[in-house]
Amino acid sequence: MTEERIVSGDILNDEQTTEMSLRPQFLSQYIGQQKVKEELGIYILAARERAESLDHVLLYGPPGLGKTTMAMVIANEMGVQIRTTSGPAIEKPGDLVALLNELEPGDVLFIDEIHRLPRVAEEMLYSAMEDFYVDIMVGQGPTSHPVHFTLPPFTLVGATTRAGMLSAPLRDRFGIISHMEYYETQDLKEIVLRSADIFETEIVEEGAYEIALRSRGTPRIANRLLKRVRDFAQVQSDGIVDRSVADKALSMLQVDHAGLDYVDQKLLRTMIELYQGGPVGLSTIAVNIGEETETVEDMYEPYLIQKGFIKRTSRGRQVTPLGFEHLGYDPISERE
Ligand SMILES: Nc1ncnc2c1ncn2[C@@H]1O[C@H](COP(=O)(O)OP(=O)(O)OP(=O)(O)O)[C@@H](O)[C@H]1O
Ligand SMILES: [Mg+2]
Repeated sequence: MTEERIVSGDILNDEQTTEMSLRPQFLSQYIGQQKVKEELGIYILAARERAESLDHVLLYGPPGLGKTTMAMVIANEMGVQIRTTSGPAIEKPGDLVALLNELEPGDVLFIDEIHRLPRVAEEMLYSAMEDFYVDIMVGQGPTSHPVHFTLPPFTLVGATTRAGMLSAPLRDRFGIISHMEYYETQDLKEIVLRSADIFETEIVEEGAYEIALRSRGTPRIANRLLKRVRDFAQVQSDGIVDRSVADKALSMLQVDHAGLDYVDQKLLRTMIELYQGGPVGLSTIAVNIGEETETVEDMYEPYLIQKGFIKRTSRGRQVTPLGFEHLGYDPISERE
């Protein structure tokens, strides 16, 4: 990818600090994800009543939907400490042992991008998760021997954008598997209102709704757009975020009413103008818009499919009538 996309679900360079200040601390403040919240709420309550550690939790879903936030909420609700690391940060088994060694009974160990954990570390987790011990080989050659470490009961919270990339033995050791969904517009609106409150930005409901509509179901994007709109409101208007200011600012940023940016639009337009809407192969699309095939598959296509603008067929990707309409073309009746 050549430049940062404002509609990317991934965290951008300067967003770390803002995100911290915007994170809800408890389940009651966590907006949306009703199903995940209800389930976790019950398990947390049950574990607390039994004074036990919570079962291991796997959170999976696209970037920016609140997995890290949820891991912190779980620790807060359980009244325990959280230790945070990520798959790529653990290079050797010793790194993992060091973390496990610091855990107090009941603590949460949060491993982000858990699908990127090195094999040896992953295998060490099996016994740690199941029976709260690890065996470590100490010394080298003929004198090497295993040393048995007992661990306190703890809760592993793993986050991944791709549950399919997790090995079966690891996945099976999670008692609770929660799938995070894209957010409803109403929920995103609430998130925008809450964030505006934290930023001490004046906003009206319609303004928040307009931002929500264009945020691709993703709180991280909603918060990012809010920040840009806020700046626009301050400089170009009276500082109040209303529908018209939001619309002007987002149009200037080339984020359209459905949350598509210029790359998404270019992709659709290419399919329509060069291939009559398809079916056309993914790699052909990629070449035409100057992106890697994987980038198109991981970053552009999912949202376009979710919006119903394109669909997968056995012969490639095809623009739907809705997709034609969205860009102002006459919808061609669908050919199978
Ligand atoms: N339910 C929510 N209510 C309010 N704000 C939320 C909610 N979910 C996420 N956010 C906000 O969205 C931002 C991104 O959330 P978070 O970092 O938890 O996402 P993530 O799923 O861990 O992303 P990644 O896959 O990049 O790790 C944070 O600033 C957080 O405050
Ligand atoms: Mg995260």
